[in-house]
Amino acid sequence: MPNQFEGNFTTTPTKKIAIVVGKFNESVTRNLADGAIRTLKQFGIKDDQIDLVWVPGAFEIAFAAKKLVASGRYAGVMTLGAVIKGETDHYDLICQSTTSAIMNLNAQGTIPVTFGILTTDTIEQAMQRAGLKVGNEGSMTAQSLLEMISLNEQLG
Ligand SMILES: Nc1c(NC[C@H](O)[C@H](O)[C@H](O)CO)[nH]c(=O)[nH]c1=O
Ligand SMILES: CC(=O)[C@@H](O)COP(=O)(O)O
Repeated sequence: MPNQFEGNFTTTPTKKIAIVVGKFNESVTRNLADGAIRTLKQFGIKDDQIDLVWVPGAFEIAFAAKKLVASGRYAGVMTLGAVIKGETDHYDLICQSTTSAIMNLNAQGTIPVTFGILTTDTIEQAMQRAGLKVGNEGSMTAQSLLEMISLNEQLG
């Protein structure tokens, strides 16, 4: 049988966990942050192990996440935001640049960075994914981060 590795939720990280969240569409992103914090606590993470960092919008998330990763203080960083389509191609530019920047941080860094940025056509679609009938993307992003923190520890 080959060796297998998979993250779990039994070990609590020794370092802290950071949440970077965009204030733009705050009626949505606050629900994402609440869902993420609720999930972290369900898995035994204490308040003083969580740092919540608010930035103006999705475009600023990567900058804050980069600084948090570089600080060495965190076991992992999650990113939360809500980008909602408008009349111009601004939506496409924000989505593409933000996704690419966060992916690079995740792939090039030493700790996991998970992606919880909603990219929707309407505010209703975003609200549905921030705790209504489609679930809470913040909660799912938190769970993925805990799994990746555990896997990162296993892989050394
Ligand atoms: N339209 C949305 C934005 N736009 C703002 C940018 O993210 C950025 O804060 C601004 O361009 C200043 O650098 N941000 C979102 O998070 N969601 C949007 O729908
Ligand atoms: C995603 C956005 O930046 C969007 O809210 C901007 O709206 P618009 O394209 O109508 O200026």
